[in-house]
Amino acid sequence: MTVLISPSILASDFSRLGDEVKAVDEAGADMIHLDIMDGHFVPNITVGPDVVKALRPLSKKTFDTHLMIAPNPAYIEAFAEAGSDIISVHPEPDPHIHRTLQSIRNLGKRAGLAINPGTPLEVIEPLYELCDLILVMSVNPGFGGQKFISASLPRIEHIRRRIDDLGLQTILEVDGGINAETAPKVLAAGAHALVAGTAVFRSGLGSYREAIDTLRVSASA
Ligand SMILES: O=C(CO)[C@H](O)[C@H](O)COP(=O)(O)O
Ligand SMILES: [Fe+2]
Repeated sequence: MTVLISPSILASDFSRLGDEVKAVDEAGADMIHLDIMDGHFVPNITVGPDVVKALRPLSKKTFDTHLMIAPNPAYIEAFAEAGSDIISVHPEPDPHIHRTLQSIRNLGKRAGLAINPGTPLEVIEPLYELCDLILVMSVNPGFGGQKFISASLPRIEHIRRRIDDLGLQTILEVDGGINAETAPKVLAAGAHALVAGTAVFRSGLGSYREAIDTLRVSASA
């Protein structure tokens, strides 16, 4: 399976956000991961739909939008109109997650379900068929640069089994603490899309291309 790398702009230089998006696009990113935080569902605030809209003309890559907001439904249309391609939502703050996922598809976008490290996997059962992507958080959401939670690995394995048993083509993405050491583990567990903020934007390597290539190579090792 082809590995998809989705650099998270959370770790980029916000004073040069547009240039950072263009730079990772040109460096070979498959998607651009946009972390949207509201200071309510998570204890941090990032950007809203106007910023997504401003970035949209700068890259043709898939805009992989990760909403960490409550409530979800009020903002789905705004992010769809802003140019998001994938909109991932958390079930934890949303009593109508089934309807929210449907509404994302009804807007012509790909629907993602993001689950926290403490979210029971049973939550996904009635929702598999509605998901184009499942985003497994391998850190508690809110901040970049955190340590990968190893207990995520059996969770990824379980979700991979369910996706395959159901005969679905759902993208299985992992987010949080991904680097050259953890990437091969999550790939072995059955994920094939990797979000990486720190490991791309603050890798200490010579270029974003080198950072992305390093992840790609380590992931397929
Ligand atoms: O959703 C997120 C945090 O809530 C980010 O996508 C994630 O933390 C990526 O950052 P890093 O690769 O530095 O861990
Ligand atoms: Fe994220």
